[in-house]
Parts: sequence; structure tokens; C-alpha cells
Amino acid sequence: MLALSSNHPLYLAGHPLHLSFNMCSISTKFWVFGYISIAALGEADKRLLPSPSPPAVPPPSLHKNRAMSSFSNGSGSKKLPQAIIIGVKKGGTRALLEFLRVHPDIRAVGAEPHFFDRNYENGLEWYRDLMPKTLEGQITMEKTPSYFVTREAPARISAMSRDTKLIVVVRDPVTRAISDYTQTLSKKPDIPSFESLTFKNRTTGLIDTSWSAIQIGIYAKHLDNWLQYFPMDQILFVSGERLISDPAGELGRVQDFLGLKRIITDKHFYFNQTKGFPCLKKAEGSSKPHCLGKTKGRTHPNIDPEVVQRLRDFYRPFNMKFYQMTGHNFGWD
Ligand SMILES: Nc1ncnc2c1ncn2[C@@H]1O[C@H](COP(=O)(O)OS(=O)(=O)O)[C@@H](OP(=O)(O)O)[C@H]1O
Repeated sequence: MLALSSNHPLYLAGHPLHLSFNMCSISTKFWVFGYISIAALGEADKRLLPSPSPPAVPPPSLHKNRAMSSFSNGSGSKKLPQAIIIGVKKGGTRALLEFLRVHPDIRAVGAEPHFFDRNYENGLEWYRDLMPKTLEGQITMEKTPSYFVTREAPARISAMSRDTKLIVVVRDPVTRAISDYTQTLSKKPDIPSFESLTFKNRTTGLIDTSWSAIQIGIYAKHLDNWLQYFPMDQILFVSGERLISDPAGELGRVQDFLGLKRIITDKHFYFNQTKGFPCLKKAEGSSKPHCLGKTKGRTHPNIDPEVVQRLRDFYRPFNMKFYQMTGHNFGWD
């Protein structure tokens, strides 16, 4: 699999940022709210506000594949996913997928296919072939967290099926950025400090919004792109924080959203003191307890509290906008 890190400078290349809102997808209430927020933003921040995306047309070769969503072969068939965890990177997407796999009516591909961002040219049949076989009534799922910040992903997923259910695990963007940095640091120990990467100019306090660790957390901007193609009630937002503090509660919401019986309950989880996270009493297809691996739940480096505060100030208006758009206060401010 092509391993282009989402911290790679090319990752968000070509994602222009303009000061404009799409009136079709955002309520008047939100527009008024957004307008007030805009006034409070600095010049650099204004460039980050949501902009409408031109509709992307799927390659003609994919149109013919749209109807061919399953391939029968004995014990079940491979189907295109009906539900996708589209983000966010470092939000808790692996935990959510691992927990969902406990459900007998969910079958999921373990690896991240990266179809709608890096592998789209391979075509839908390539994508479908990655999926596990499912029986009638079972839901096929995958997770690729980079979809949420991929400009073309909404149009492409909509072209596959307008009915695809989308799930986004969101987490405090400041902690998310530090988690993202921690992951990069674990692979490249020589990178500059988080503090120095955060600013374009530390003296003026200008934040480097082109750094993907910062960019990904501007959820309102990315969400606006999805709302050009999907109605809000087709997108479920899972709190990354609650996924840790109350996994059964968040899993209940997800099962409802997917139209499934609430089979995954608090009986399935225990809190592992050593890991510091909830774990499964029994993993899918096993009778043994299961925690996520070492790359999940890393210790974060200490970050200068002034830098953390500056980032909190930076994200606040975007968080407010995101709460307004989703109708849910995630409590990060
Ligand atoms: N149960 C459980 N066990 C371990 N880790 C958990 C769990 N629930 C949520 N998390 C949080 O998931 C964070 C990693 O997020 P992702 O899986 O989305 O990362 S990735 O984008 O796929 O790399 C990871 O981030 P870090 O703590 O920064 O490592 C965890 O905080």
C-alpha cells in the first residue's frame, strides 16, 4: 500500500481556502452565527473558512460499475461498503472499527484501503475485492481517516452510492494535532519541535495552517465540503473523548445510526489500567481480552502551555462553527 503520510506536504496540496459559505448547505441560523464569527477572526484565519467545492465527476469507467455492487460466490459475497468511517486521523477510528467488528451484522476490512484518496484509479472492482464477504443483512464497512480531508472524496463516495452512511470520529483538535505530531515523531525522531512547527512566525504568533497537523483539525471547513454531497443526517459524529470515557454509549449511537440492534453494550468492555484505555473483553472471533496495540494510546510529549493556549484560541471559532453545523457541543472549549 502506498504510504504517503498525511503529514506529507503534498497531502493537502491544492486545497484552496476562501472566505465564502455555501448557502445551500448551511442554515440561515448558521450563516448568522458564521457571520458573527467571521468578524472575530484575524486575516489569516479568515482564509480558512469553508468554501464550496466544484462537483467532481467520477471517471466514466466507474459509472458502469455502480450497479455491480456485489459478486456472488458461495458463502456470501463481497459488497461495496454501505458505511465508511471517513475520519478523523488520530480521532479514535481504529478503536471504533475494532469495537464495531464485534457486532455479528458488521463485517469490516482491517487495513485502510485509501480508495477514495490514493487508489481511486484502481476502480470500484478493485475496491470491492478488498472487502470481506457478507451475508444478506450484514453491513460492509471500512475506515480510512484521510477521506475526511480529501477534497475529492465526497463526490467520489456519492458516485459510488448516495446512500453511503458516513461516520466521523472527532477529537479536540489541539490534542489531535499533538497526537498526529507524536505519531510522526515516532517514525522520524529528528523532526523539529511541535512548538516550532506550529508557527509560521513565533514572534508574531502566526499559526502555520499549511501544516497538516493543524489543518486537519479545522473540522468546519472540511465538513462543508461533505455537505455539498451528503445531507447532515447521513453523517454521524462520534466523540473521540466519549469513545474512551463511555465506549458503550458511543457504540449505542453508532448501532442506532446503522440501523442495527444494540448488541454491543457495556458488557463488552473493561477498563485496562495498564493500557489506560477501554478494551474488549472478547475480540471479534476470539474468546480473549483485546486492547489496541502500542501505536494507539501513545504518551504525548509535553508542549509549551502558551503554545497550547494559542492553538486553543485559534481553533475556538472553528469549533463553534462545527458545533453549530452538527448541532452538538463536543466540549473542547
Ligand atoms: N480504546 C482505545 N485504545 C487505544 N486508543 C484509543 C482507544 N479509544 C480511543 N483511542 C485513541 O485513538 C487514537 C488513535 O486514533 P486513530 O485510531 O484514529 O489513529 S489513526 O488515524 O488510525 O492513526 C489514540 O491516540 P493517541 O492517544 O494519541 O495515541 C487514542 O487516544
